Amino acid sequence: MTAAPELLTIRDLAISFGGLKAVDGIDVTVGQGDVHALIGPNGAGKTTVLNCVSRFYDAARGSIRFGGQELLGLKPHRVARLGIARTFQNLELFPELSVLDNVLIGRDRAMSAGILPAMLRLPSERREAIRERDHALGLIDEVGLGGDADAIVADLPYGRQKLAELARALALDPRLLLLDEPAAGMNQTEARTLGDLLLRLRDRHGLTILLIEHNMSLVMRVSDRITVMEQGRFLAAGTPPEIERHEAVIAAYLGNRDADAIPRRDRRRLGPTKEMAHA
Ligand SMILES: Nc1ncnc2c1ncn2[C@@H]1O[C@H](COP(=O)(O)OP(=O)(O)OP(=O)(O)O)[C@@H](O)[C@H]1O
Repeated sequence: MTAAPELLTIRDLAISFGGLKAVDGIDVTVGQGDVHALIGPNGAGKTTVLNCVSRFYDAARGSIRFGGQELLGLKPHRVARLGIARTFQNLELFPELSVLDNVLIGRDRAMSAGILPAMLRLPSERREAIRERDHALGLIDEVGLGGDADAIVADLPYGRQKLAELARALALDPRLLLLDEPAAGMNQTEARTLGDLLLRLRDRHGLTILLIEHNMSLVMRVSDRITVMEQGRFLAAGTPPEIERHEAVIAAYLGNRDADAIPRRDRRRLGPTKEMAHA
């Protein structure tokens, strides 16, 4: 159990695609204000869990409660309005628009009337639109993209596009941020900077973060708790020190080609390397 009060409680979640049990009775408990990592080898079902929380997928059974409210049965836009925002493994930005426009669109979805129509209307509404623009620029600055607000997303390197997606998710004023492999394509220095940023954003915005990530250095450094999945099933949950000593977790990673994706330094932290085993 987590020490913080529960914000997201997933119980016995299951979903199949054809004969494949992609998620097979998973429990995840995310404490309010925690950074909680969901890890596991490729194909373990991590993104599918996030897709069930976002309501992109319909679960076959189980329960997902957010702040006490059952999410299963809600439409995806209702989930967003409750304060759940996400980023995607494959970016879901408008590549032909600027960073600022992408963030404003995220913001627009968070507001009941929408700010884009407001730009065309009364002076008071225009003032509101200017406030929103300033807010969006502040978020862009906060994720480290200050100089790129007017840049077209498609022209930015992949790592900076991921930051733009993070700013857009923040524009929804979420309580819970779901991040799918935010450090993918980043080197260790960039990933470290991202880790610092995530902790800063969590503290400043009062966020809870559910993070899918293969970069174990990042996971071990920023997570309060970790849930490990393997082949759709729950494998372990605990603090980073508990997880890196967990024998079943070590076996799951080292028994899978995915172990090769774990940096040598982290493989050592998660158990003996293949080389050591053969020595
Ligand atoms: N829409 C879908 N239709 C069919 N199969 C799917 C679908 N979505 C996921 N799957 C399958 O479900 C399993 C779990 O996939 P998922 O993407 O959740 O894994 P993951 O743990 O996020 O993997 P990775 O770390 O590689 O992103 C995989 O075998 C995948 O091929």
